[in-house]
Amino acid sequence: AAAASNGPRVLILGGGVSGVIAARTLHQSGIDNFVIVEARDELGGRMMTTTFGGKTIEQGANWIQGTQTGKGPANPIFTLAKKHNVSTQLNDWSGSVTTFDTTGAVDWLDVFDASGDDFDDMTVAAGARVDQNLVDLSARTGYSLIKAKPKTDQERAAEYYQYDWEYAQTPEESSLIASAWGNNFTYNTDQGGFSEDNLMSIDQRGFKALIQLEAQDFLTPSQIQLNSVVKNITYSKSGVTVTLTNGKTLTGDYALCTFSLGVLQNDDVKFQPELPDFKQEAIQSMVMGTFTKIFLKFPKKFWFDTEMGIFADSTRGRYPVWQSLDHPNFFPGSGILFVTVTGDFSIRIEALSDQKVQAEVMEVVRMMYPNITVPEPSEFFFPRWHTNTLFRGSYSNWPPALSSQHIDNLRANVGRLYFSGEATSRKYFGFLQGAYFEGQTAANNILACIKGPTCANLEHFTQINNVLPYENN
Ligand SMILES: Cc1cc2nc3c(=O)[nH]c(=O)nc-3n(C[C@H](O)[C@H](O)[C@H](O)COP(=O)(O)OP(=O)(O)OC[C@H]3O[C@@H](n4cnc5c(N)ncnc54)[C@H](O)[C@@H]3O)c2cc1C
Repeated sequence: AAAASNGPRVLILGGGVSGVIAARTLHQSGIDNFVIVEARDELGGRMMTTTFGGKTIEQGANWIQGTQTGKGPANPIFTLAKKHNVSTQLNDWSGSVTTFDTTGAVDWLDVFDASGDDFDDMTVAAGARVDQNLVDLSARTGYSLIKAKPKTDQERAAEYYQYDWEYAQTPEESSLIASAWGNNFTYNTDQGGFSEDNLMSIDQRGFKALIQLEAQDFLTPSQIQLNSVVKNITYSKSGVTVTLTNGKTLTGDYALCTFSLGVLQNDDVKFQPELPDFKQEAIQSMVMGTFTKIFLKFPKKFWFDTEMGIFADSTRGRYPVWQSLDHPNFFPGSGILFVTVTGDFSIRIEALSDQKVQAEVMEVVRMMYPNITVPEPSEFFFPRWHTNTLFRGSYSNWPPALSSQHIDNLRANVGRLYFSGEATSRKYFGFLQGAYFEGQTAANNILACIKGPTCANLEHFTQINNVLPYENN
């Protein structure tokens, strides 16, 4: 608390990865007069666990996506996981897969493998567009241009696995160029990516241990305010005042807002004055996707021995991606299986009762195993990210016809109020590493102002114009 009386005060709004790393960055530069304001009763944000079937399972982020290759760039989340001894296992998304359709287990791994090649070709084509400064297209158009045009249920399910299961939205809904960036900067070592590996956290302290333990290393109790929901943010060129739902106010010389894009989009927090047009356009241009893991616990395992299963239904995106936690590498003997849905299908099931969703899921399990008497699960759970007012979705995704200036505008400060989070990351939106790097960058921008002599505003574009007039004659 002694340090709290010295120097300018910074309010860090949100205690997820971005907020904690911003705080650490300030601390490392000798600025300790800050407070992290967090609605929930713990740090970690979308790194969130629950207890299910006797195990700690991950409701949100679960994988370190991209690690490190040799002495190349390291994913900072991988570095933190090693530092805090977070227990992880390699998860083989491409080589340990069992395929199903509505008649049961049917081998269509050839279709699956071809779809992986299509995805790679699509990202290469996207990269070529960047090099030539060509406009963005949808990822669907990108697929069609490389002649990947899924026609069968199996082809559609394979494409879903490659695409929607990562971006939480369809190729129609997504930017071709941004989805290639999202992939390459993380996985493709030729493009500065970390590695192709996906490590799944199986740590029983939760994946969140890596950020909570990191926070413990430098935060003092007076630097954290948990159970504090921000209702109002008043900002100007000289400072920021925040009002909580309990009526308390906090004042800072600077503030960093790390709330999810979904929270900003839904007016859950009021800004005074209203955010400028350029900012509102950027906020409403990016999209918040939803990624929903649905957990089932059975008395004992009756399913595939691979890590992953894919189910091809006539409806694209209907309970398609399955993962066995009752596997020697994860939680052997646990009887836990989970299935993931995304996008509109997630929004749809969030509006249904658990019972109804369980009945739909069990209908699919029984299609996958027509010759087995499958019992009802003894436990059933899924988180509702889209309706959760502290998140309003799982992570961001760029829609087609990406305007690069919108990313700058999403991140730009308004007066003394700064912004960061996974959604403001050009290279790593949607990923933990995006939240990390953006927290670091935002704190460095605030530090540049604090340390002066001049305080530059971040670049923003008042209007984003079309390259040519709409009518040319
Ligand atoms: C289901 C799911 C699966 C994912 N899988 C992966 C994965 O495997 N690998 C990966 O790299 N990434 C994954 N992600 C993405 C990753 O979790 C996020 O990119 C990252 O955690 C975002 O961190 P952040 O700090 O930007 O935001 P957040 O974690 O959302 O932090 C913002 C904080 O603000 C708080 N807050 C919101 N509103 C208010 C308010 N009004 N007042 C006070 N506090 C408020 C929230 O409680 C939250 O703690 C996944 C996300 C989800 C949801």
